[in-house]
Amino acid sequence: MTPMANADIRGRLERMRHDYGLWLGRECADLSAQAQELGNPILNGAPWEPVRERLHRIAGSAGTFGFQEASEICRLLEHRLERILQTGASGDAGVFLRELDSLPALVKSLTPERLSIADDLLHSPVVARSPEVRESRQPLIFVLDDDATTGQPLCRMLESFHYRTCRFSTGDALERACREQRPDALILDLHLEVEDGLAIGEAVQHLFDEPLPLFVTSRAQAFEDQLRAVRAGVVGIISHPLDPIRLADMLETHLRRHRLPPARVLLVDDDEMMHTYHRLLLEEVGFTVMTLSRPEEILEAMEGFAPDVLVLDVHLPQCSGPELAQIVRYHPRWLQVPIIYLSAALDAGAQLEAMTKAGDDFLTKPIAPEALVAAVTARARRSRELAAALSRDGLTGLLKHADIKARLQAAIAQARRRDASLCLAMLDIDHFKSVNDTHGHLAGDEVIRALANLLRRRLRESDLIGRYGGEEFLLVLNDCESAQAFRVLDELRESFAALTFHGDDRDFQCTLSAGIAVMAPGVAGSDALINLADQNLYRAKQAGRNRVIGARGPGTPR
Ligand SMILES: Nc1nc2c(ncn2[C@@H]2O[C@H](COP(=O)(O)OP(=O)(O)OP(=O)(O)O)[C@@H](O)[C@H]2O)c(=O)[nH]1
Repeated sequence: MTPMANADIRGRLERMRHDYGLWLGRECADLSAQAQELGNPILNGAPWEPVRERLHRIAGSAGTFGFQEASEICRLLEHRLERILQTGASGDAGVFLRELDSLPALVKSLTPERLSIADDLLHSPVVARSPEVRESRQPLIFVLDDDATTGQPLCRMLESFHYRTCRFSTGDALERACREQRPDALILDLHLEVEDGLAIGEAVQHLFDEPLPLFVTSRAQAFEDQLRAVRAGVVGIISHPLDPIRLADMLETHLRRHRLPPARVLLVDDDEMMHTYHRLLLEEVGFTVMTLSRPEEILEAMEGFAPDVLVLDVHLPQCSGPELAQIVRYHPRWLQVPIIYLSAALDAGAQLEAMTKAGDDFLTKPIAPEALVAAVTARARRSRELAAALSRDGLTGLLKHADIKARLQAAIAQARRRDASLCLAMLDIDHFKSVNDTHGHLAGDEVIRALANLLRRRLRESDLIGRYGGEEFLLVLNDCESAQAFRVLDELRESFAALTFHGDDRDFQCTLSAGIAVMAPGVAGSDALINLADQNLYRAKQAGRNRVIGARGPGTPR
């Protein structure tokens, strides 16, 4: 978000607080007049329920805007009224009416407390803002490992995942290099021969204003080592023997976090003033926020907005927050979206009930802005990490079948909205059964992984790559015309054919075939596009394999 946009949001937040103060004065005067009109006795039933609701609303919202005392007074009045309504204690009714009568004057006399936490937050957002411009270069990873037998394979592995690497054997050499150039991440061996890897990592961190993502490699998983790692600010531990997929996942999670689009938060609250205020707070620190005041629109909103976090008011018209949460949880697609309740209820029982129904967190209004932002940030991060972990295929780290299909659907919808081009390609390794039969299943796995790495390296970050089946891959090429898609696929085909694999007894090579489909007005949806790509792949196989067919018409036979 630009400084201008932040200033704009800050201004709007200030105006909201000011407007809330004006509204509060009017609301209290109105409320008092309504109560005097109803007069004594206070009887349980319809006429007094709106008064209780209005008190409840002020109690829940005033603190958020800096009128803490007004919130507390109204909460007391609300509880007093509830008691009178339940017990019919007419003696208390007179006191209650007198207190309500003096409420407008009392509120007028209160100076709004400044929201000191909110102001701090507004001037130094707690969430690091993403760099606006995505770096297109390959990320640079510094590795500190004095043992070539572990350091070198690690670097090779990283390079196969399109990272650039530099290995150092001593802390001095690493520090010199860091003074010249900031890497994108640092991987340290926890058990260097003579030096303390973690201490070096901490020392190097001091060279940079913004901390580097710090990883360590370790042969053992001792608790003490992990505790030291946590205290040194390490973001991930990579254990030997190295698992390339886990390594790539870990790096991608941390290095790409800044490049991900902002996390999406859906706020459901019938109080427009409250949800606007919370929306502005969250937008100010970089979230994309959608607000909803009608619970019955929740599923439609989830579908269209696909939130990373759902924030629900507990008291909603028509149904309660926990009921709404349970409706959301009926749908497997939204099972992993964290749900945070926001409520003015101080009742521990209601909170427990809400949490046992469905929900992950309960925040009580008025909530300090930094607490709201921290809770939403933590939940959004976990939600994304979980979604990424669940959607990745174990062998290749690519998107799984269902996920690439879902992402294709979204990509098609977006391309249509933007009037952009899109191509789909289906790839299949030729005679793969005989690769397994001749060289063994492990060698076969290596081939699949190599193709996955090649695709990751060669395609743009905006493209999507999925493992569609065993040795079948689906590529979604965004903003790509048919001729360009053909060129890219044919280059991939050539690069793959040039790779040499090592079997038990001898080296071998593989080829692939591909079918392309172009999004066009006649091709209705994702299934039709997949079928078209599949038909073209079949034609490529029929025509002798090791070729690309589609888009441009029949491919160039080889
Ligand atoms: N090593 C390994 N093999 C797999 C994996 N998934 C699927 N396969 C194998 O891939 C082979 C696919 O064979 P087929 O579908 O008959 O096709 P093909 O031999 O590739 O022949 P064409 O596609 O006609 O060129 C089967 O033998 C599967 O067992 C995997 O994860 N690892």
